[in-house]
Amino acid sequence: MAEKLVEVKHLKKYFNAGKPNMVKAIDDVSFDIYKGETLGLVGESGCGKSTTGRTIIRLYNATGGQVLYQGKDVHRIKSKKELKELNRKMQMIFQDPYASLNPRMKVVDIIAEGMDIHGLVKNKTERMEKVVELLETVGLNEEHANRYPHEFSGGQRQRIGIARALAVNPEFVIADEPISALDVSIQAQVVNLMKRLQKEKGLTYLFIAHDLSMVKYISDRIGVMYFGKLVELAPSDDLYKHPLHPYTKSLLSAIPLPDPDYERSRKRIPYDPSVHQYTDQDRPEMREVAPGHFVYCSEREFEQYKKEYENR
Ligand SMILES: Nc1ncnc2c1ncn2[C@@H]1O[C@H](COP(=O)(O)OP(=O)(O)OP(=O)(O)O)[C@@H](O)[C@H]1O
Repeated sequence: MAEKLVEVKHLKKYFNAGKPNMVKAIDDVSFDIYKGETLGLVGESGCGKSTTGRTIIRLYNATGGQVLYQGKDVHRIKSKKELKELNRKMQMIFQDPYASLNPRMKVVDIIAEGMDIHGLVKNKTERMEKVVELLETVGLNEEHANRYPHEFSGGQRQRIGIARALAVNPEFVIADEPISALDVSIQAQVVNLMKRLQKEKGLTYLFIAHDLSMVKYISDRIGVMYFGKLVELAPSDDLYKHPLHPYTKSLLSAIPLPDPDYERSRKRIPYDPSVHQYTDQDRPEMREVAPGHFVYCSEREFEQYKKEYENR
C-alpha cells in the first residue's frame, strides 16, 4: 500500500459561522492523498474545491476536523520553524497566473523569492543559475529572467508560476484550476509539463478543476464535490467508465465531445439534488461500493449502487 502523504479527516470550513449568511464551504469531507499520486478534485463553481485546497495548506483555519501531513496535524503546528518548513513542502499554483504574479517584479525575482525566504541560495550567482535552471525546466530560457509578467502569454505565465512553486523543492503541489484560464491548445502543454515534472521530482499533486474534461489525463484518482460535500471518489478510469453518483453522471454528460454530430445528439443529464435529502436514520456517508470506489450515500442507496456496479 502506498504511503499516505495527506490525510483529510472530517474537515469543515464554514464562512461567517453562526451568522445568517453562513456558508458551509466544506462540510465534513474526508480523503487521503498518496505519495506520488495526482488526486483530481472536481465540481462546479462554488462547491468548495478552492477552500479545500486552501484549508489543507492552512491559508484558512479549519472550522472542524483535521489535515494531517506526513502524520502531523497541520492546523496544530505551533513552532514557527516547523510552519515555515511546511510552507516550503506544500506549494500552490493558481488559476490566474497574471493575478498571482507581482506585475512590478522581474521574473528572476518572482521565481527566487521563495529561495531567498528559505535561504536556499548562497549568493547572486547561484541564485541566477538556479533561476535559469528552473526556467529551462519549465520550457522557458535565460532571456526571460529579466522581463516582467505582462511580457508573457497566459501559458508562459503559468510556466513561471510553476517554476516559482518548484523553486523551493516542494513535495506536494496544490494546483487550483491551473489550466482553466488557458486556451485549449495550451492546456494540454501545461498538463504534460506538470506530468513530466511530477515524474522527475516525485511530486504529489492535488489538481483542482471545474469539469471532468482535462483532469482525466493527469489524475490517478478523482474526487467529485457538490455543495461542500465529497460525493464520489474513485480511480480515474473507474469514475469515467462507471460513475455511480447522479451528480457525477451529470458532470460527465457535460464534457464537450470532439465529434460535433454526436455532441449535438447527446443530452446533458440534469442533476436533481432533492433525491438526496437525508434524514439522520439514513446515515449518509462515504461507502466503498467497489475497491477504492467510494460514494456518499445511505445504506439503502449503497445496496443499489453495489447492484448497479455489479451489473456494469
Ligand atoms: N472568504 C470567503 N468568505 C465567505 N465565503 C466564501 C469565502 N471563500 C469562499 N466562500 C464561499 O464558499 C463556497 C465555496 O467556495 P470555493 O471558492 O471554495 O468554491 P470553488 O468550488 O473553488 O469555486 P470556484 O471554482 O468558483 O473557485 C462558495 O459559496 C463561496 O461563495
